[in-house]
Amino acid sequence: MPSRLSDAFRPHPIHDFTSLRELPDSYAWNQRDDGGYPSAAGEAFATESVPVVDLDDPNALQSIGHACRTWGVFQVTNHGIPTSLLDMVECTCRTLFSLPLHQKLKAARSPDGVSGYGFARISSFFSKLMWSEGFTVVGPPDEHFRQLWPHGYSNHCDVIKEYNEEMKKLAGTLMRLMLGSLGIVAKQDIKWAGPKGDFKEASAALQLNHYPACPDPDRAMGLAAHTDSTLLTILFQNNTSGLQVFKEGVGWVTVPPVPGRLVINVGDLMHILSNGSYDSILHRAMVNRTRHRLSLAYLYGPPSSVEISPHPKLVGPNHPPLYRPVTWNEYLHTKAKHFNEALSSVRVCVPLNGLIDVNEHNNSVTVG
Ligand SMILES: C=C1C[C@]23C[C@@]1(O)CC[C@H]2[C@@]12CCC[C@@](C)(C(=O)O1)[C@H]2[C@@H]3C(=O)O
Ligand SMILES: O=C(O)CCC(=O)C(=O)O
Ligand SMILES: [Fe+2]
Repeated sequence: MPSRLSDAFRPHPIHDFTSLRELPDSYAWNQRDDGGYPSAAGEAFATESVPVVDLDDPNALQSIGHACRTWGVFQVTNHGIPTSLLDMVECTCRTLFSLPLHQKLKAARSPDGVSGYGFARISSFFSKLMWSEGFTVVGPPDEHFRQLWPHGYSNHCDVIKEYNEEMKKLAGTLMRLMLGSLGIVAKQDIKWAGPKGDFKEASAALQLNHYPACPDPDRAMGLAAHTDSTLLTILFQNNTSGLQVFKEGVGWVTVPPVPGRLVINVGDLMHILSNGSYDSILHRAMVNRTRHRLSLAYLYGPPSSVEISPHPKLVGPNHPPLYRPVTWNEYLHTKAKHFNEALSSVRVCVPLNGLIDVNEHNNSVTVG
């Protein structure tokens, strides 16, 4: 195992690809470059759509449980995040990615760091490059933001801090609902949830993604198919579509951006905690010919010292624990090494019903 996350990643060539008029071969993907997931039928004819849950609905807990069991992803409305805050964070994102490349590189992610500007970390697992750039915020963004905007960085810092605070509250609510529908009561059954069951000690990373308009979108890939390593991820997308989720038996389903909705992904650690009841969702981001796209992923997990394992309430003689205990940090290292095989690598037992999780599809990925 690499001692630092960055050791597992191959350096990415820095191109200012936003100015390219044609798609270079290094950015042109074939279907098999993305792990060979079945595609066309589902994309063209998918009649199913990702469930929408109104958090003000008294039946929200049941609806979320159903969505997590059948999809591993859902959208929420009435989530309590003010539209004005979403507008401001989108504006900060747009301003950041509009900076010239040399300026963004002043806040580049360092080889042994997590925060800062850079290209998709998962690039090292693919022979082709992704049509996107990103900025990761872990902890206060001040230092990096000062490098980006020597004058006037503090407004942008305030926006990110407020967004993180609001996201943390929403993530706590979602945890209580997702676990509640498994019969787990946060404040009684999860020690690290704290006496109020508000998951105050949780950790998180904020990932800002930018997908510039692309001269040949059908052959390009914004962000290749992956599951998040998290307990859950809260995704905000601007008004350009691009997010697709993979549903067994259906194929790739687009999650169109709808104002007021946020997308909630089940992550790998939730799959482990739920002892396989909830599958983490395989997803990817496609790009657009004329419109650039922005997304913000709030990646939410346990405090660093906490080991996540199948919850005792979900383990019994007919339900052996499927995974060994793992901290988020350990799992992130495993992910950096094994990518979409990470879950299998911490599995200790094959499910008794013989079902195989979605990540098994990626057995054919060429690790580059
Ligand atoms: C906490 C984290 C989750 C993440 C790796 C990271 O350290 C920060 C970025 C996250 C992200 C976003 C894009 C997809 C992903 C697989 C990646 O390469 O970076 C996730 C990581 C993850 O969930 O494993
Ligand atoms: O841009 C998107 O819609 C997806 C982003 C994503 O999956 C991520 O940041 O983990
Ligand atoms: Fe993701």
